[in-house]
Amino acid sequence: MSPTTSAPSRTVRIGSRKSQLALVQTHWVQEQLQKHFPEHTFEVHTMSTQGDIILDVALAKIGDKGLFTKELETGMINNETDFAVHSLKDLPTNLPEGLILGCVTERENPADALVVHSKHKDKQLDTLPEGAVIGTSSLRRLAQLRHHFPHFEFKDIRGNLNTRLAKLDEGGYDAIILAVAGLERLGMGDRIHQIIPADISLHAVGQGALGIECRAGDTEIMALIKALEHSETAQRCYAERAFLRELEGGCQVPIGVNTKIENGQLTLTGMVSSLDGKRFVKDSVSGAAETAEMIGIDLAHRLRQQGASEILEEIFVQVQRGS
Ligand SMILES: NCc1[nH]cc(CCC(=O)O)c1CC(=O)O
Repeated sequence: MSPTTSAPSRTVRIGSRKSQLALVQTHWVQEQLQKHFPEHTFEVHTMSTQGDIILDVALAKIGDKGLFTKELETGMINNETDFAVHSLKDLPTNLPEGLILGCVTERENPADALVVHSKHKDKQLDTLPEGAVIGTSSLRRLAQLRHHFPHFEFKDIRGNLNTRLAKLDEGGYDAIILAVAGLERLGMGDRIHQIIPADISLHAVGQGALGIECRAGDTEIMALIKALEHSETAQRCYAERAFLRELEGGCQVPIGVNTKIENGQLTLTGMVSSLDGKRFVKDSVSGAAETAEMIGIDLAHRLRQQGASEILEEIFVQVQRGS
């Protein structure tokens, strides 16, 4: 084999969480980069994050400022690893000094999925019985489903995908809500019973895409990871992340989005909801895809004018109280 570039070969260290989903995602990145740059060696270094360790507390109460990312970031800052692979939706919109989002990969279906207990195989969201127990740990999913289906009961569920599916199968829930992308990546797409349409539930910011984070000054690493960037996904996710950042929705709040790009025009739809799903603001903004971040900021301002600030303020107080 002849080298494809004159760059000296090096060992590139990739930081990853240890969960099955994280490893599938990281190994995909490793494999793609190894193909693009056969002269280098890409190795995976796994770490546990706070989010992997604290499993008995509702996510909304811990707050999610870097819950699944902080230890990986420390690894890069201490030069123990060169970049980290995240589910983009777990990556806070404000990164620690010295680190940047260097690459956004092509997105899978960003929607949420309904996964039902086997006794409800013939049911859909709108035919599940009154009082059906729906498992989710996401305030976004909770608020939007409550808004449309106030007759369900909602119960927190934590743990990795396998743990959550086991809790469902054991009968603790009638149905649970999970990301389509996670199930597909783990080869469990057959558990998807219904893809929840955007008019019922908007997805999380960055859902379905991977974000690769690296040191801001490391131009060599930045050049490598850019090979995996998918520009359309990146523009959509930059709009979504700017929207979330502008709303200061960094801690877990019911904020959902949807994006599309058609003929170079990016349309961002976003919503902010109260926890009970009763107060709800939703709007859309379109513009040139190159102005993705401005579109996100513009939509955040519009929703604030429509009452989002009061809703977010109220949730902040409720979550602190633990209600
Ligand atoms: N913190 C949970 C998490 N982070 C990323 C995914 C799914 C994959 C993705 O959205 O990229 C999930 C599981 C879920 O929401 O069901």
